[in-house]
Amino acid sequence: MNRAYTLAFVALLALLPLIPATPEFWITQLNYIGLSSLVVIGLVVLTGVGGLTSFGQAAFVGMGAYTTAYLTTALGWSPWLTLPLCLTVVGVIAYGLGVVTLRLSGHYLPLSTIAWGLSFFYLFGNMEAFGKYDGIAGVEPLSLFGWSLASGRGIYYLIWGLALAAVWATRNLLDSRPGRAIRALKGGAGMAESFGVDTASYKVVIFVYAALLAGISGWLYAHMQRAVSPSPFGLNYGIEYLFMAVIGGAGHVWGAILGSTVVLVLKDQIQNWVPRLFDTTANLEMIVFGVLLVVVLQYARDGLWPYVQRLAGARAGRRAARGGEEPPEAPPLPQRPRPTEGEVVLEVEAIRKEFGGLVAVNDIGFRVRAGEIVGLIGPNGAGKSTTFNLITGVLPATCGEVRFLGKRISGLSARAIARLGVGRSFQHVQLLPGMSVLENVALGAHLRSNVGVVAGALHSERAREAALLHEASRQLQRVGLGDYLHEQAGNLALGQQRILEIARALAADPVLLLLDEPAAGLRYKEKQELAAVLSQLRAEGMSILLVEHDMEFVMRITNHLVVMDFGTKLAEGPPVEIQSSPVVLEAYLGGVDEELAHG
Ligand SMILES: Nc1ncnc2c1ncn2[C@@H]1O[C@H](COP(=O)(O)OP(=O)(O)OP(=O)(O)O)[C@@H](O)[C@H]1O
Repeated sequence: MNRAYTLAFVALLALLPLIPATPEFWITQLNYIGLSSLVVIGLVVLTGVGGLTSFGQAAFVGMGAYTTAYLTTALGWSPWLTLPLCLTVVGVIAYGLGVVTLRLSGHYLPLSTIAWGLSFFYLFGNMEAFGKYDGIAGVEPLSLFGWSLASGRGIYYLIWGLALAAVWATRNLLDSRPGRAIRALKGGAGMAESFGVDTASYKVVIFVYAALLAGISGWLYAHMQRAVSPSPFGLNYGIEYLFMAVIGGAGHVWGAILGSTVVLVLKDQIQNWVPRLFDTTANLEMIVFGVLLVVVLQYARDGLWPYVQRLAGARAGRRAARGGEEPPEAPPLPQRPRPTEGEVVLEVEAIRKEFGGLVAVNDIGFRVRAGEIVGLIGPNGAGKSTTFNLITGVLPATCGEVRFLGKRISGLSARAIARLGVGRSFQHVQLLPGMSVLENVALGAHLRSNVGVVAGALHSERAREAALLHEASRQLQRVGLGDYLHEQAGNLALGQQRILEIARALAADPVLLLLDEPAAGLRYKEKQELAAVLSQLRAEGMSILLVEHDMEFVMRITNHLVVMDFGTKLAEGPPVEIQSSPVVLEAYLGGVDEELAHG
């Protein structure tokens, strides 16, 4: 939503309760929408952005509500004192649940959220201290500086102040260093790990973040309702929150408010109209929501928010607007020390990988020195990509050793190897297509900054964020993509996407660059430009190991070649020698290879 619309929306929200003609019912309804929005904003981050489906958010609302209800009624605590305690209780429980359940993949994770969602519902209903199924009544209303928030109009500003603060913080978070990592969780986790992103921790972080927002909603709910009972924290409410997220647009923060509004208004209208039309008081809203969900998933997978954006002519949301400016000048990021020219950077020694009975890499060994481009070539299925994956820690080696700058790296995780200064590109381009070119490259520099979730959410990381974006922009200029900083990465041609991957790897400030088929899909001119970029990097002292099928390209730019076939090393040496090696010509394609011989 652009700035003018945001201001108009906030002004409308602020004015509504001040207008005496505004019906009390509207205020009550808006209060419920605000409370739901808080929960759904968390779900947008968790499910829409992070790809982790939870049916159990209502349980966290319940934890917040019961904690404050119990402490204020049984122990006489001030409601304001209970807020940090509510957040602690919810945060600790969410952390515990997250650490255990987020390891589950596929449908096991949503199933587990249903399981613990139900468990908490029954726990609330069976605890003596919580009044069993009757719940806790007589919860004290909130008051602020002597001003009572007992009425709907009184607590309205607090609810919406917190809901809008959550929108602001969440949008900040998603636009920051940790936010880029979070946006990589769905569909780019393996790639992100190769740039040092601890995806397992970020999953727990967004799980706790979503739970805390639900906990705040529960705290507010208890003091608004002045009573709590288990029913609003059951599984059906967990499902309803998910409805709201999907209908509003699970990937859009403002979609949380839209989804909550649509679902709650619709629910109310259905409850009004069904008895009049059908002479029944049955809860038909779930059926209507089910149908609505099917229609939305069929015709508007991204929910209703993108339609609202289009209607408002505000297609370019804030993220794009923010990216629309040139990244400001910023001091350069620190660089790691470089090895001296000729120093051995990578040593691969008798490395082996077996997939069951198949020996994909058979005791391969070679070296890469600083300021050298080494090509790993061989026919399809020779084991080149597997060798890459062994070096970068994506696959564990069956045996053998890889050393980087003299340090053994075999056995380390992809993340740990990236941290040491190994950057890579992928055989099949792995970008985040919905993110800008600049943001994709900034993800490559993840390890060069230490901005955390709190700084990201509060947007107190401006200087550090500027330095990251400036570095990303510098790397994009370096590889010739300076005109595309703000383009969506998915809109680039395949060749440009490959170059973007190189810029992203460079943003990590690597000592060794591993490029998997960088010239695949590039046009002749683009290949020439790529060769110029790689030669320039070599001149700057970078070590490069590349897998490539384009022999002309390989022969032109490499210093040294390693030829593989059926997992074994067939030959190695300077390109001219390899080009005329009868054993290579014979084995490479089962005879004289024109391309190799004349490349
Ligand atoms: N995860 C895996 N499980 C089982 N076999 C695998 C796996 N990954 C690769 N292989 C097999 O290992 C062999 C080497 O594959 P690899 O992808 O490393 O070859 P490549 O030289 O990179 O081929 P290309 O040039 O076609 O990419 C192939 O026979 C392949 O089928």
